[in-house]
Amino acid sequence: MEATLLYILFSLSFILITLKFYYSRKKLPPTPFPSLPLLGHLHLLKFPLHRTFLNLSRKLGPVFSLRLGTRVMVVVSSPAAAEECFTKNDIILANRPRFIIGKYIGYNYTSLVGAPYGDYWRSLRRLTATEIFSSARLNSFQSIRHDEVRLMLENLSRKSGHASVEIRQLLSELTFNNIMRMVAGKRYFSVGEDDEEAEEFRGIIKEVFSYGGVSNLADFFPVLRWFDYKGVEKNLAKISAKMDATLQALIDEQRRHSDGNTMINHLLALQNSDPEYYTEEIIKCLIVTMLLVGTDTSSVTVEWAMSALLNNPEKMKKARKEIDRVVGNDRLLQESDLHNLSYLQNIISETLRLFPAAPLLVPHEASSDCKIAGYDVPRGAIVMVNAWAIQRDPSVWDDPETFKPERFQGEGIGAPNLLAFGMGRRACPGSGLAHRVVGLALGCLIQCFEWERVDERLVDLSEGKGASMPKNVPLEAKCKVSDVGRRVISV
Ligand code: HEM
Repeated sequence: MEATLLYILFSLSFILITLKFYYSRKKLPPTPFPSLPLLGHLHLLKFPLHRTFLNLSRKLGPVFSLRLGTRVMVVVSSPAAAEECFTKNDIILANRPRFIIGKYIGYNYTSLVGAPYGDYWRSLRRLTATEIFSSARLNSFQSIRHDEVRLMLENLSRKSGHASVEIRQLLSELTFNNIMRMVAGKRYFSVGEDDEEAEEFRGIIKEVFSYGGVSNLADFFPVLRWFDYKGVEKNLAKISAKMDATLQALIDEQRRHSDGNTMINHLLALQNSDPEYYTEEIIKCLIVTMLLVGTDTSSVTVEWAMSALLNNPEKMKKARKEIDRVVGNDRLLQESDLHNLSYLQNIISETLRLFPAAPLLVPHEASSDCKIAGYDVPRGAIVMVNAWAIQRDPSVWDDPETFKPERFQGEGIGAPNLLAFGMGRRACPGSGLAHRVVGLALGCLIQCFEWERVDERLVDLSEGKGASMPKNVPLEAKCKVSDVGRRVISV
């Protein structure tokens, strides 16, 4: 045991001396003082990270670096430096760090989110652009979204009129069922009835979510992996095996019903023509990616938007007026109306500006040495872009802390100066789907219900823990079915 400990200390010292020698010859971005032996700046990583990074950037400047164990992290917090990352350095920074979770949950770094930049990732991006995210494919799944939103409204109408309602669970069910129906043609949350298989699947996904974020020390101290510190890998391997078996069962079931319009069926048809490329692994990995990145991101965005609107009732009123004018008062808002609802779109842009569901985007990794804002960024550095801070930067945004959808007037869907979906090659491929789901759900909630805060106090807008920046306190509000709502949903 003593010999192992000596060996570990020797290896770490060697790595640190090599790093020190290397960096002394480079103009690295400024770094906080002090950096603790071995730990470096790990002790500074307090949640929420985007706020910690903003405070550090106020002292150190818009590009600074941290040493986290054996790794270097560069944090970018200005619009100009972020643009440099995704234009001049876009290819170099299109890589992802290999965190342990990617091995077990991302099928050995083959998921669309975690795969290294290269031919494999490019072909996956192309495949998903046509088979999942194209307008034609999204249109073909439109009835699912309408159906799920209608079910959410009916469910909410049964709760309305009570002292207060919570919408977080309903929104999670909406986005989860929407993806599950697109993927496999079945709902996993239902109103009233529930089954064991769905319960088990939800449990697995919840476990997987709990391992997200920067929570694993061994990612920064690879030596800890030699003895599986805290048994993280053993646990992840167990979860991964359970998840894999469940996903395989979904695929097998779809194989028996090969005539449906589901993502699995489309991928299985491709597998028939090219089994070498469209392996079961790729299909399972795509399913789990869709569920992990395509559900919470959209549901938290609707919850933030509703919270901001409850604190700004005149803006809620303005949105309802627009909906009544465009949609009329005898039918439910549909996806095809979204293009004509510019104020609703502005509300979504403003929500994504103030409350981006990926406040630090997804970590990037430099595949070779590069320069950002004149500083040397070494190969292998993790690069984080603080979109949350950039979107509140007073040098770019007028009155940045205020919720003002009007600032996006005339910019249409997906305002160009927002970073919430990232930029460049690794930007979010699901933004089109997200806009449809968020727009439809939010628009229908405004159309069909009268909303009010529980009391005069403003809705709390602090952010809680979690990869997708959920609200710290779930939104509670009073709601009553509106006149239009009574006409268009079965109450
Ligand atoms: C409001 C909702 C959403 C937000 C704010 C969001 C934001 C983001 C961001 C910031 C990134 C990383 C960009 C970067 O690396 O710099 C990302 C990546 C990604 N998103 Fe989204 N996203 C949302 C919804 C969705 C949905 C609905 C899906 C699919 C069902 C999706 C699929 C993905 C995938 C697959 C990636 C990885 C892309 C790659 O690495 O090549 N996202 N998203």
